[in-house]
Amino acid sequence: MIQALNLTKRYGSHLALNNLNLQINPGEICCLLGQNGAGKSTTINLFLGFIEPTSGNTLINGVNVQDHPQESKNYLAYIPETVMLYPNLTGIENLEYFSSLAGFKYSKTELIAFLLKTGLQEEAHNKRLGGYSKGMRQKVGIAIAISKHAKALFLDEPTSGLDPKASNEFTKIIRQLSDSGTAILMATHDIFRAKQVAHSIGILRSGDFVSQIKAADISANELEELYLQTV
Ligand SMILES: Nc1ncnc2c1ncn2[C@@H]1O[C@H](COP(=O)(O)OP(=O)(O)OP(=O)(O)O)[C@@H](O)[C@H]1O
Repeated sequence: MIQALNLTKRYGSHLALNNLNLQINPGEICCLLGQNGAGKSTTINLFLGFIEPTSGNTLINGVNVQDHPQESKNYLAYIPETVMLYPNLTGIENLEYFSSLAGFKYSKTELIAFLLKTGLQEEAHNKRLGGYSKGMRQKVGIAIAISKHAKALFLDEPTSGLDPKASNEFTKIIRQLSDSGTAILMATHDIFRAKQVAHSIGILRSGDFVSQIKAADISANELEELYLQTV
């Protein structure tokens, strides 16, 4: 489970995030929409423990990130806009390395199975990551999340720069991950993908969480209209 409790972040006099309360249950995907500077990355960075809140807390799987930063990291995985792994290692070597950092030791067959689950074609497994496309690198990122049995997954604009087919594949994999019980928070500018993948959608405006909607209750066109009226 992912929880934000009265979460506020100020940079000097600038209020980047204002008293956010949010709960994402196991198996749920929440997409965060908002204009540039609305506070989406700030929210994710607070969950990851990259920055300290001015007040309030973030919890991952019931563990307070601010009080137990190391323990909270055992339960989460993060896929940034650009997945930065080791370019000189192959896909399978990256997966082996990062899953071992999380305390898991897998056989080659198991590592291959994780990569295949994400749709990364077998001929790429033993090629260096430096030659991968963005979509392929993200698949390795997802395989790492699966191999860590992450309870919470954070994604920051994961589909920006992906072609429509890769973006579609990506959202299907994310949905499969949520079906297996992962709680997912995804910041995005892609209203169409948000509607397609999310269970709930939140809109941030200048640090204020102004709307939260069930994705099933709204069409993509209505969501776009609401977004434009809100921001
Ligand atoms: N280290 C920092 N110091 C000062 N202000 C910051 C810092 N990081 C972010 N901000 C400010 O906090 C606000 C929220 O930024 P944030 O990066 O969370 O927005 P965002 O919604 O992720 O935007 P984008 O869509 O452009 O990624 C912005 O006004 C930004 O300028």
